[in-house]
Order: sequence, then C-alpha cells, then structure tokens
Amino acid sequence: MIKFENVSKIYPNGTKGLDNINLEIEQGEFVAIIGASGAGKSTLIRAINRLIDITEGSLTVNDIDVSSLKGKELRQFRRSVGMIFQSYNLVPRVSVIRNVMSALVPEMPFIRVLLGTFSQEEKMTALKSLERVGIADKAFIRTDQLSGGQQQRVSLARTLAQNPDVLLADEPVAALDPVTAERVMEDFKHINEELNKTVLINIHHVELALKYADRIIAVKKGRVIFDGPVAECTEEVLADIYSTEEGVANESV
Ligand SMILES: Nc1ncnc2c1ncn2[C@@H]1O[C@H](COP(=O)(O)OP(=O)(O)OP(=O)(O)O)[C@@H](O)[C@H]1O
Repeated sequence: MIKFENVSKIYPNGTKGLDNINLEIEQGEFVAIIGASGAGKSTLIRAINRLIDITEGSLTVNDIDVSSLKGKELRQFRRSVGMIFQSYNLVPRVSVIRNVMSALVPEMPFIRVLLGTFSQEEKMTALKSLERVGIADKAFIRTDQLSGGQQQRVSLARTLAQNPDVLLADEPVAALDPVTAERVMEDFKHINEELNKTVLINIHHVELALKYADRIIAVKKGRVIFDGPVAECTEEVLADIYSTEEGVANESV
C-alpha cells in the first residue's frame, strides 16, 4: 500500500507543490492522476520514489518510510517502484534487448549495457518482458530505429523486467499519437490486471484516464480535490478540476 499522511512539499523558492495530501492506494489499483498544468501531479508521483523529497508528513510504500531511505536501501526501493518517463530514457544506439537487460543488473555500468555479455537467464527474462508488451520481435533491433510508441513499450518492458510492485508513469503517452497512446495504455492495463501491479499514471488526456484507470485522483493547487471511481468523475467534477479563476482552462476536457 502507498500511504500519504498529511504530506506537503514546499519547493526551495516557496512554491507549494503539495498541500496536505492524504491518500491510500492498495496493491493492484490502477490510478490516474489528473489536473491542470502546475496542479502538482508530477510532484505527487515523484514523491513516491523519492525523486523529490517531501517537506512535511509521512509517505510510506508497503510500510517503508520513503523519506528515511538512503544509499543502497533507496536504490533497492526504486527497483520495487519502477518509473516510466515521457522521454523513455533508453540508450538509443544499442539493441532493444540490451536496454531491457540493463534493468536486471542494479547499477550496471554504461559500458556493460553497450558491450557486456548477459546470461541466458537474463536474456529470457528480458524477452518475456518484451513479449508482455507485444514487441519481442523487435528485441534485436537498434532502439533508435523504433517508433516513439515502440520505444515507450521498450521502456515499459525494461521497468517490468526489474519486477516492481508499483509502476509510476509520468505522462507516458504525452508524446504519442492517439492510436499509439491507446496501445500503450492497454499495455499498462494488461500489466495491472494480469500481474496485479499497482499502476499510477499522471496524465493530461482525461478521456484516456477515464477509459483505462479504475480510480481517479484529481489535484489542484497541490491539493486532492477529487478521489473516487471513474464512474463518479462526472462532467461537473471535471469542470471543477480544470476551472480557473478566469473560467475553464483551454487545455481541459
Ligand atoms: N523544482 C521546482 N522548483 C520550484 N517550483 C516547482 C518545481 N517543480 C515544480 N514546481 C512548482 O510546483 C507546482 C506543481 O508542479 P508539478 O510539476 O507537480 O505540476 P504538474 O501538475 O505535474 O504540471 P504539468 O502538468 O504542467 O507537468 C507548480 O506550481 C510548479 O511550478
């Protein structure tokens, strides 16, 4: 379980990124975090694997106090809470399978990703992860020869290969065309349902959030202003989420 208790984040310049967040997310949930630009979505998701430090409150993942982790413990923890970024973060000039295998060896030196040898078992694990997202046939192709959607699926396979309990994704489909974005969301859904991984996606596309997630958490000015099942996230709720003092923001629903 991921548990936020009275969590706030104040950035060094005084901006309040999170303002007294209280949340409980059970293992196996598929949660979409929505909200206007600057609402605090990235801050919330990045706090979970300590890419940012919270300034108040308590944040635990499976009873581990995230704020207290250091060094090796933190690195180990990050293997159980995988992160997928909008920009894929892959090594472009090596094969797809090498990118995936790099997740299997903690702190693998870059040179081993490029040139190193991998065991048969490592290869099989990587291939299984690629199969899970439907691109095992691309395993031996250079990563930079794949489309954006395929690269995002490699990134997903790489994270899966480290066998995390939780998958965090920060705008994973923002750079993709609508059809490819749906395909990647379907991959997340299968992984969530078949492997019981918790999935937390921070996403601008409300229609994708409503289609694939089970639970919606909406943030505004660092606060949770809606938390409930998709069915309860009505037009009125959405209008409130994206409303500004001047009216409904253009980028909204
Ligand atoms: N490193 C930082 N230093 C200072 N303020 C920051 C920093 N990162 C984010 N903020 C501020 O914290 C608030 C929340 O930002 P955050 O990036 O979490 O929002 P978001 O909902 O993810 O936005 P977007 O959808 O545009 O990515 C914003 O006011 C932002 O300007």
